[in-house]
Amino acid sequence: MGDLPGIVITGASGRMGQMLIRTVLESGKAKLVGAVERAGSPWVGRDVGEAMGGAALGVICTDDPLEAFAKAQAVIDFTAPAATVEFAALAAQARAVHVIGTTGLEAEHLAKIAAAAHHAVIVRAGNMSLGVNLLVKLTQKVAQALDADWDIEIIEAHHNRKVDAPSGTALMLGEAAAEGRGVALADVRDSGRDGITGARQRGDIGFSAIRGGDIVGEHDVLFASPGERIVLRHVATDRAIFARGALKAALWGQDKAPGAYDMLDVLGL
Ligand SMILES: NC(=O)c1ccc[n+]([C@@H]2O[C@H](COP(=O)([O-])OP(=O)(O)OC[C@H]3O[C@@H](n4cnc5c(N)ncnc54)[C@H](O)[C@@H]3O)[C@@H](O)[C@H]2O)c1
Ligand SMILES: O=C(O)C1=N[C@H](C(=O)O)CCC1
Repeated sequence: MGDLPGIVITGASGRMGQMLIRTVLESGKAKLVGAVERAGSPWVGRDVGEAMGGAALGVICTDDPLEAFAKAQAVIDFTAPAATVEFAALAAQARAVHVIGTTGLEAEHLAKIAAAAHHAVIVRAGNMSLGVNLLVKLTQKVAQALDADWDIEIIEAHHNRKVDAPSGTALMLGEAAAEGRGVALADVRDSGRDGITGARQRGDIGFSAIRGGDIVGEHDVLFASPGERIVLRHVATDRAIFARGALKAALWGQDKAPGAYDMLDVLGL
């Protein structure tokens, strides 16, 4: 147990935080050495095992990330953009691998994360599951094979607590489709249609977001042309798929040189 990489989970009380704690504990491949929550969270100062309704684990949740990261070989972070930027700098300072699952990151956040990746390993993906990362490759290939007579639309559905749209996964799929077409997504992205929008522009990549109930995450990539349609689909029914991918990334990163990586690197896709 002593030789296993030590992992800190940030956003420990969140939907993904709790799933990640369980995944690390059950893995036999890593040990939980810390848990971080925002200042003011009722979890701060509590044993995380007890906070999750079970036996004590001897890991006390803290709101001091630097103190927690100093003990870690990896930080797994599914929180919020401002927190993730702060954690990227602190994890780099501690030379810990930083696995980022947080979505909704804007250009200003991404620039700061890229700066931190000069000093430490950062693995970031809007979706850490094997299935979605395969779908990314398939989307790129199909888009490459078809011309702009085929309209590309990405339709995603998530639970009613999700705060960002389009989802990180939808943006990964959009990037893959744009890459397949040989265009920049920023030049062809069409999100949030409402009102008299005018007809669809040839070559655009459209995004639609559904929010409801407890949907874990569903993504369709639709290729529509006169007379036929292709739909590539991924359906997540259990958040464990994201947590397993994140732990795999944390372990994979242990012997890598500082830099920015994604799940395609981790999975060798
Ligand atoms: N990449 C993936 O595979 C994947 C999968 C699922 C969710 N996500 C993303 O992960 C993020 C979290 O999702 P969730 O459903 O767990 O949300 P959540 O709201 O349940 O959990 C987020 C947690 O982060 C904590 N947090 C916020 N700011 C913090 C700070 N400064 N310090 C410490 N903790 C802080 C919150 O208190 C909360 O407990 C979202 O961006 C979501 O889109 C990514
Ligand atoms: O529940 C979420 O939030 C999810 N976020 C990721 C995204 O934005 O794509 C992955 C799926 C679940």
